Amino acid sequence: MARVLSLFRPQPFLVHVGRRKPILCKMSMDSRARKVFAAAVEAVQPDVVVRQSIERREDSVIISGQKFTLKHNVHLVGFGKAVLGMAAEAERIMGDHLVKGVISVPHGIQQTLQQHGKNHLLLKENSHIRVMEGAKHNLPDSDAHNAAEGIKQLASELTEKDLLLVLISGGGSALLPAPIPPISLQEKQDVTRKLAGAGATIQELNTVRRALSVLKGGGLAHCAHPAQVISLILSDVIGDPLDLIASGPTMWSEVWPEEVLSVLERYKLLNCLPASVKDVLGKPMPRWRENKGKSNTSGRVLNTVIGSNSVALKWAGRRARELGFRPLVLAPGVCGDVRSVSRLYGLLARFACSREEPPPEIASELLRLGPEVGVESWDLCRTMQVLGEGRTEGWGSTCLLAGGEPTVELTGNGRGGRNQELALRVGLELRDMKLPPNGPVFLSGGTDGQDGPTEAAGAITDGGLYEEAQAQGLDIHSFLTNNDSYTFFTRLSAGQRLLVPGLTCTNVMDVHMLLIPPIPINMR
Ligand SMILES: Nc1ncnc2c1ncn2[C@@H]1O[C@H](COP(=O)(O)OP(=O)(O)OP(=O)(O)O)[C@@H](O)[C@H]1O
Ligand SMILES: O=C(O)[C@H](O)CO
Repeated sequence: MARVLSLFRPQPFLVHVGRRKPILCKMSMDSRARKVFAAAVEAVQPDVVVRQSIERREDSVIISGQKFTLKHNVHLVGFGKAVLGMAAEAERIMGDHLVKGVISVPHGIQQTLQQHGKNHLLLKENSHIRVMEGAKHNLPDSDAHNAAEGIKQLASELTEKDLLLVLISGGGSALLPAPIPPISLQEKQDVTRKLAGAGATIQELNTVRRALSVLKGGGLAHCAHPAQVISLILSDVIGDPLDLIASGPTMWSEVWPEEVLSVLERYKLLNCLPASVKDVLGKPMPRWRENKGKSNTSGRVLNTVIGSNSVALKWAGRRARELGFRPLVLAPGVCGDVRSVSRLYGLLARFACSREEPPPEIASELLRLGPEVGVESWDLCRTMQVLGEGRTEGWGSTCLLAGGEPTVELTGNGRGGRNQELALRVGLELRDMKLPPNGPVFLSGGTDGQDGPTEAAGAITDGGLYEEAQAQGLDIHSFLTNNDSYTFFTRLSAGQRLLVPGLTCTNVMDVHMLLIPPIPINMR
């Protein structure tokens, strides 16, 4: 392992990692973890990301370095869980240049925002934007279908003098259902529900959705041609792929029926496909390109990611530094089964807290685990190198940050979510490593504020979790077997370890945080 690490030494990327002396901070690790998480969420608030991405200059705007002239020609459409707040800010910036808009947002969101006092994320009373709520339980329904029709209609009426601002965030696919005829909404819903239920990834799911939709895979940009299209995208997919976030309605993508059929075959759905779906997939080209006589639209489309997990991690790191930690970002794309992911953090904690040089088996196991959890060897080696230097040079506390979206294989029928289950499992890993008291603290939280079907975003754990649970008569393993992490954390110490930020109005996947205290002298 020493040889592997030596390949990465010295590297310029280490310069930005502060080598400051430990700052004395009286606040508990738990409170600081919560503050760092709050900073991550704050950085990707819908109004904040829109404000940062549009620079208004008299009668023009600068977006992604390009200038667009405003002539009372701005139209706005949007779909996704964070879109209401994005639209409210976009309308404030565009002023009376914004003439018309339609957005498709989750059922009940306006009332929820009002109840939470988040009025700044609501449209003004005399807004030119029509808000359409739908997609109950994140499934495309007739309300979302009507909204998609309204959006399509608006886009189709535009001319080359118009500018269409498209606001996109996670959940956008379900909020923009426009099945290609003769596929019915019900048929499309069945296919996507079966795929999701069978464990298809978001990449697989959206590959299929794109092939069955008029507006996805670039269809919306095509409808809006020849207008100038500008898409502002809040990413909830690992790697920020423009063609997959909300199924890429303004990102032209080729549909390969073979690819779509192979996804359907993988999940054993080929034999139960409705005739309409087979019919559509039997045609060689994307349907929205046929019979329209429209030329290539790509020159008139600007797609720009304005918020992502990386942005959230960056700002979390800044806050961590203010709170006395040395921030260190592992990666923004951690995925895979929560068991493997919990092992990852357990090993990293052990590596960081080992006496003297950590045993080489830890590094080897970490490198073996990398591909399973979506972390490159390069990122693991860099992280181990920095953690190693922290140990030998006595840098004080470290805040290791990562993001992504692990998965849970559901075997029980309890209440929980992937963040709470991950935190629980990491708590067990930390215990097994027999780390010193006041050792590492782990936090996992969904940036949308809701972890699975629960009121919590996640939880905070440490190596003392097991004893704490035992003392209160709670058997961690049976809660885990039943995927009942929320019930566990609710009962444990009156819910003190739960992370409950409430509705955050944004979503850039999850944030993971391992707070590593300075290693006591007697351990070295
Ligand atoms: N009891 C449970 N224990 C652990 N995980 C669960 C449980 N119930 C559901 N989940 C997991 O929660 C996930 C769905 O939760 P959530 O609604 O937070 O999803 P999401 O991916 O964040 O949605 P989106 O990003 O579209 O808002 C699924 O991955 C599912 O496996
Ligand atoms: O809407 C969707 O397709 C998912 O949230 C991924 O962006």
